Amino acid sequence: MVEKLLELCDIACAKNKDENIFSSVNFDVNEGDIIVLQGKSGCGKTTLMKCIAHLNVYEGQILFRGRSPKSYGIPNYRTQIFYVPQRPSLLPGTPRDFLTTIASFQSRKEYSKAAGGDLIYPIEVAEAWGIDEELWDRNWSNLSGGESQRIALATAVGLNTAEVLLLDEPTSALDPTSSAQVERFITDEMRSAESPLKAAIWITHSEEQGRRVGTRFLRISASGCYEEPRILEA
Ligand SMILES: Nc1ncnc2c1ncn2[C@@H]1O[C@H](COP(=O)(O)OP(=O)(O)OP(=O)(O)O)[C@@H](O)[C@H]1O
Repeated sequence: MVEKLLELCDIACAKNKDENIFSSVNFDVNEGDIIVLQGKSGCGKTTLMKCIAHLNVYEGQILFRGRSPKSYGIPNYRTQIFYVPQRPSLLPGTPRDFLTTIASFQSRKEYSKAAGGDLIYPIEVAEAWGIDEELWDRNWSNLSGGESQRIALATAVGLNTAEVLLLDEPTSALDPTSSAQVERFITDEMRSAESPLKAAIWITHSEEQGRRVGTRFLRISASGCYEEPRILEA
């Protein structure tokens, strides 16, 4: 039986005290789903991702495996429902600081494993995507958009804790070859029995990419979210 990972029940997010960005958002994320989230610019795709990652205030209920994010402890929840921001270059410090901080949010057992060597894997993943190790010690603000996107993605997949990736235009700064490498890596990880990764929600403005990676297509607007049979023009 296909496992239900996330349930979004009646999610609403306010823009200000009089206006919602969206309301009545209801959908489930199941094992094997790569959900392409569509909608016109400014309709709230990033905001919805941040609600799911518990980075934004929202109304309604989000459950992960039938339990609230708070019941996991929010930092631990965020290592399992991992948000990869559109512009990692806005993060403070260096990628290595980011990696160490996120690893410290894992459970004690997993963290000691990570401290014993698993922090190397994200660096190896990034290396396969053309990122030299010395870039991990540069400030995010001194990396190119494409370098910081690849490093944030390598952290998300390389720590081996995420069950659901929330990918906010993850390849928008990459050339077609690097984008294809990233797409292939993520779809392969989802198929691998060794990887914890089971599903992704993926924002892309590229219809071609949506068609290549998507298994389901959701369109969001102010009044809610509905499933499309296929990707549609923005
Ligand atoms: N912190 C904030 N405070 C107030 N309004 C915000 C905030 N963040 C985003 N908004 C507004 O919420 C709306 C949704 O923004 P969001 O970034 O989620 O849209 P989007 O669909 O991801 O857009 P795009 O496709 O252009 O990236 C926009 O009108 C935006 O201006």
